Amino acid sequence: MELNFYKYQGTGNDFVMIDNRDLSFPKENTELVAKLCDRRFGIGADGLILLENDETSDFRMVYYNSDGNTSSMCGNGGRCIVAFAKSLGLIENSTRFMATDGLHDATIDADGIVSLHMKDVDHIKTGNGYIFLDTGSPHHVEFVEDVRQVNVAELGAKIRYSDMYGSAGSNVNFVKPEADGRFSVRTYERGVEDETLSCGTGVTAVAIAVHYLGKTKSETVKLNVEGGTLEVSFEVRDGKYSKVYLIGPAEFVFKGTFIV
Ligand SMILES: N[C@@H](CCC[C@H](N)C(=O)O)C(=O)O
Repeated sequence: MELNFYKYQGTGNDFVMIDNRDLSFPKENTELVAKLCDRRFGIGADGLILLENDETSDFRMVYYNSDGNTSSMCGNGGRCIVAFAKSLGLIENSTRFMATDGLHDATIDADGIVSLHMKDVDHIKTGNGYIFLDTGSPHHVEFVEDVRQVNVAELGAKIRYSDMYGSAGSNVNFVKPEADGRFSVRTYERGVEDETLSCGTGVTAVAIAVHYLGKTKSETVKLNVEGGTLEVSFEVRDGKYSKVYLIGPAEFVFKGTFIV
């Protein structure tokens, strides 16, 4: 079987994108998804995303982590599928699509910057030296002296697999406030089981967390990630975060055919 694919990346978080409107992709084949994401035996990516028809919106997004399993919402992948849908001629510069956590509105500008509406957040848990919230995916956030000094793969895995988060686990974000008002973030991603160059739901969680903890009064937060810069904006009313937007680039890298 020949499988046509498109490779996209959003601040270094990269994805195999497949137009599955004909539903020909073997969606239950976990081994195939993991192989396609394998950086030596396959195409290589942090995740795989299917674009499918949806009865109530422009399209449906189905997300798999690189371990081959479907997972929760992917913010960077959500931005990339908007660029992908535009390249297919499905949409022009705005869209509403369905994802695992519900409907998302998004726009894409002339420079390819995608602004993605994320879910509201009204439940934030603070613990001893960390904060936990779900922005479409679960995120543990903790502050460090220097993100460069953190062994993200080792410490991230330790927290992700700890009793704190049970069998479901969590993504893990390490944050340092910068002098210019930005925040530097490194993320260990569940289902990739390693550090990724950025995580969209992760920086969204960090932006809300730093506001919730009073480390910024701004409702727009810029974040430095390993793969570039992302911006998160929101409104806060009575402790509820709404009108949450994840803003940043989403770029086509290459396309190809994979022989299954
Ligand atoms: N990279 C994604 C997050 C994808 C899901 C996450 N790995 C999980 O399983 O929770 C993003 O950009 O949000």
